[in-house]
Amino acid sequence: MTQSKQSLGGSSTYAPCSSNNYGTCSSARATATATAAGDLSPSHDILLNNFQLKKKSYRVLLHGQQLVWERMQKVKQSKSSQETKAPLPEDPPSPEGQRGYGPKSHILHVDDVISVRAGDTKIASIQPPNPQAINAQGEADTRPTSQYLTINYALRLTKSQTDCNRWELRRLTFFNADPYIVRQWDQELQARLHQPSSTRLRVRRLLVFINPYGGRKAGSQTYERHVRPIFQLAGIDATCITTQRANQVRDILLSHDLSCYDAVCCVGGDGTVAEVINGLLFRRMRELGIDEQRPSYIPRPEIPVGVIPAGSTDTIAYSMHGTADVRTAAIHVILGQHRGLDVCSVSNSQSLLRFCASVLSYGYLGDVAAQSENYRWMGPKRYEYSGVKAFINNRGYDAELRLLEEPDLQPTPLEENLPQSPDSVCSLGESVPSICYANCQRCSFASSMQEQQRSSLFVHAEDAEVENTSSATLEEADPEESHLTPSEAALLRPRPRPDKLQLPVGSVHSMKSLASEQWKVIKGNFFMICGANITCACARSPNGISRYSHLGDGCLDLILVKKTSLLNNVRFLLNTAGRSGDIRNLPFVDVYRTRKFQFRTFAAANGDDYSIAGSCQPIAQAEVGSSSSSEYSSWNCDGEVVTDLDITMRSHCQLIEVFMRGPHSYSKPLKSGTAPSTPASSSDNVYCCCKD
Ligand SMILES: Nc1ncnc2c1ncn2[C@@H]1O[C@H](COP(=O)(O)OP(=O)(O)OP(=O)(O)O)[C@@H](O)[C@H]1O
Repeated sequence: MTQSKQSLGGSSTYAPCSSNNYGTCSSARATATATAAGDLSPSHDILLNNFQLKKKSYRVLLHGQQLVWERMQKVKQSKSSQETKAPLPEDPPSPEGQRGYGPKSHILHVDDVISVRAGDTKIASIQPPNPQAINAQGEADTRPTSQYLTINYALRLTKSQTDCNRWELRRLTFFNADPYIVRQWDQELQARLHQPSSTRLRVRRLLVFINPYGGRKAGSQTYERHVRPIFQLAGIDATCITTQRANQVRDILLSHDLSCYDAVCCVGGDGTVAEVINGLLFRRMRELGIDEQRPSYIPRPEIPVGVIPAGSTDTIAYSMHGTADVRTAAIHVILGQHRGLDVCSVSNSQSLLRFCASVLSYGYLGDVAAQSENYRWMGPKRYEYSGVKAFINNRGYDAELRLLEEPDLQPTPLEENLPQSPDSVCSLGESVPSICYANCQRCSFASSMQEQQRSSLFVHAEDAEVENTSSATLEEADPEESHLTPSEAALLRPRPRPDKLQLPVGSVHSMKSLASEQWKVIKGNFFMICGANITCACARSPNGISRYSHLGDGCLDLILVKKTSLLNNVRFLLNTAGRSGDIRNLPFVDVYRTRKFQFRTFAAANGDDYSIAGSCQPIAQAEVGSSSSSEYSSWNCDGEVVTDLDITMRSHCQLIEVFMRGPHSYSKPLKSGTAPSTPASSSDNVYCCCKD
């Protein structure tokens, strides 16, 4: 492939370059000669051209997954006194190991690009692409007459300390007089945009469920106003279903053909997300012929899920994105980066009841869920009203809990010395528990452990041992491998013992005392018992009830709040509400990290043959108002009421793929004039202020 075009008084170069250093590429551009591209893959090619952006000349570089543009300076030539344009001076030396760009360079990672479109006019290039016009490779038909190239991208707003997780849309429109160059750039960008990746899926066909009933009953308006335009911008072909009743999402997912969709998305609160997750998981079990009542294992659905908040609390969306901002959630769906989210199974002694994505609570929050449905007409305020009522009436609930405490994962000394970015502060096994952020080490480690298990399926098949947890409701059993994919079959395997564990290549982690697993039995009188799968953060409780829960480490945090005094209950609630509080510091709160716990009332634990007709039902059908003053509470499972009293909750590591990057921690933006280094990942800050 050879390209040599003159444009805008500058030169055009299409150069293959294996170097990671921008300086090397600068010398390539200085020669300004056309270079024949060999058989290198597109990701190793470099495109370098001059473009106009807002009538100013820019030198624009496409290198790997990065788009860099820098303003051309006017240089006066002393002899002829003629003005010519030249690129900015050479880059300042960058710290060792980091790729540096010029101080005035703007960098955009292709992961953050939403769409690219060429057009004969600026307006034409700005118009959203028609999904039908996009061919199988996702490339829009580019006529060689187009001189404008518009790049729509997303930018995380990093300036605010309290809100550094919001993303916004931005647009760049480049102009070049030569349509062949524009077409070349369009094709290259499209190719990189749609390059297959194991952690990113650019969705084309999406099934969207809208709950018009949750929160302020504004799900449909939220979608039309904020979400649809963003999906259109990305050229997504969205099929929308507005729900007519509770549990409809689940029923549709169980019965309909989903093969024509790349992903499922829901616009609603936690209850709607839970319906989607339950629908997909039960659907997968049916597909594989697994007994839904007593499944031998829980298979992974193949389709990823997008979560757009339009409920009352939206703790799942908030915990995933660090914000309940609707546009941010929609942007995460179209950018397509996904991570595995833990899901917990909730079962009684007879069968699996349902799956829980956020929190399973008994006591105070169980009472709130049971009572609040009576006051749905109040909107989100119903939680405040029932919260006060349940708080005053809470006399404590007797219970016995059994759990397997999860040992910490310890970093080796080598690992401890590694420099860490602000977003990877969650290291493994620290004395202060880690917080789950984007690029979380603990979740990546759990993911690599799973990969390890999958590969060990074939290497050490004969070593498989059945985990002997005698009282577990869901026992892991040998897979019926005949009808399973290798990855599904691998999930059936028990966790390898430490002496057999081969850590993934490149991993320096080690594990501590996995062998010393012992059941811990705790009896007491509790104000509240919570099994938290995620932090359960929301706008009112930005740290969440379980600040240190991770999105995908395969563990849940069991929070036991003992019944003491009313004042202590107030302290607990205040602690969960603020940004600085930490419930672990409260003497009447115990937090255990575990993969599974069992709950029984005292009566059941003492072997009395009582039975309370347990059921799992939506709030609307629950018997409300009776539990707060009784001996027993009910369970609040993702906002739904579960009335069973013999409960086992078990975490399943990264069972569902969800479009998210994880929340970010606030890091100060670089001072102006400081050269930005190449973002390590696209979710790092991108210092760009060019808004077309
Ligand atoms: N059209 C409908 N009519 C009545 N109920 C519905 C309808 N569509 C969905 N539902 C049910 O509404 C319940 C509440 O929805 P959702 O959880 O999304 O909102 P929310 O309770 O206000 O938010 P959050 O759970 O975040 O506090 C869900 O259990 C869902 O099954």
